[in-house]
Amino acid sequence: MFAMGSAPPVFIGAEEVEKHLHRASLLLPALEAALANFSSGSAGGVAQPVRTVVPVHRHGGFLGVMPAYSAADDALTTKLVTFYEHKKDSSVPSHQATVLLFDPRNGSLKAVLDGSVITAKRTAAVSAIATKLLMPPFAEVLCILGAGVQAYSHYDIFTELFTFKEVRIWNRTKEKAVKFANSVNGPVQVCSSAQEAVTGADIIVTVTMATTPILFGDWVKPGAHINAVGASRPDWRELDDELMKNSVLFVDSRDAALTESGDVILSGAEIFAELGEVVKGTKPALPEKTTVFKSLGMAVEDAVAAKFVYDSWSAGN
Ligand SMILES: NC(=O)C1=CN([C@@H]2O[C@H](COP(=O)(O)OP(=O)(O)OC[C@H]3O[C@@H](n4cnc5c(N)ncnc54)[C@H](O)[C@@H]3O)[C@@H](O)[C@H]2O)C=CC1
Ligand SMILES: O=C(O)C1=NCCCC1
Repeated sequence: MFAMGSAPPVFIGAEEVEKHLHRASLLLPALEAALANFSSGSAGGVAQPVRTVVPVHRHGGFLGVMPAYSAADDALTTKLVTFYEHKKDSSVPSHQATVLLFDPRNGSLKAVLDGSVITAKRTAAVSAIATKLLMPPFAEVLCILGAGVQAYSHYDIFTELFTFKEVRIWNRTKEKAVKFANSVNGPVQVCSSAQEAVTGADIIVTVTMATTPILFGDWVKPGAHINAVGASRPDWRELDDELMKNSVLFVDSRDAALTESGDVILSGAEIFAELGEVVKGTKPALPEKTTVFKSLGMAVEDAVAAKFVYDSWSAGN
């Protein structure tokens, strides 16, 4: 099955990935470089098509295929990710992922890695990069809408990198928000409504499976920064039109946002810049304005994260 002379691929499961990537912040330098390279066109050496998403109509799910090559990292991967809107079995996570890592010199498969930990951590790390650049000065209140996997990874890196006077959480089912507040290492205020959670917040993270708006421009403090992480289908929303139109809009990928993001497509909001352009300094950050970073997730982020884990694993760290 494997070419003569090439070793069989290794399997790096979730526990091992977690061990090598115990803090999402370990990825920050590689992700910043990858975002800048992605937004530099062919000169940046990133090859990454907009992902293919196959709907699994009968079961309310989707399969995403996310290939990328980053020349700067010499990393060649594809992630396969499933996400299910209506979970039939709540013991199964809504998102499950696997990353295949290839040897770019000859195409041999080197490793199969659990992709769920990578997805959680690289997404939160990219939101942290956006926040560092776009948040208002003296941000004191963090608000997280949603209490699933991404809520935990965002909480971890945000409280590692920034100092808050108050962290608030809201979830559609309050029990999950209470569980979140009781599980994390630090005080968290559980809010009974999204509006209560958002009012006066300086930084807002939306990490829900909502398909209609849960965050309204009317509630948002002028100058706040929003990381909009959910709603990755062209007919799904987390943010209302008012917020989308009255904020300065940053995206990870223009092509992806105009293909996949209901918040962008249906609101008709104008994209101001890709995050990579701000990292490079070719577009300003405008932290004094109300800013939205619409994150859809990019394959190159998985490529650099998988390479990081594989290199650490190979070095026996
Ligand atoms: N931008 C990116 O790179 C990535 C984005 N995502 C997206 O982030 C979001 C969160 O992902 P996970 O935390 O892994 O999911 P999860 O299933 O672990 O958590 C989702 C949360 O949303 C809540 N929820 C479900 N339906 C809702 C609704 N209709 N209205 C309001 N809340 C609702 C659930 O109670 C749960 O707390 C999803 O939309 C996911 O697709 C996930 C991975 C990467
Ligand atoms: O980037 C990812 O990985 C995902 N993005 C949107 C939803 C599915 C997973």
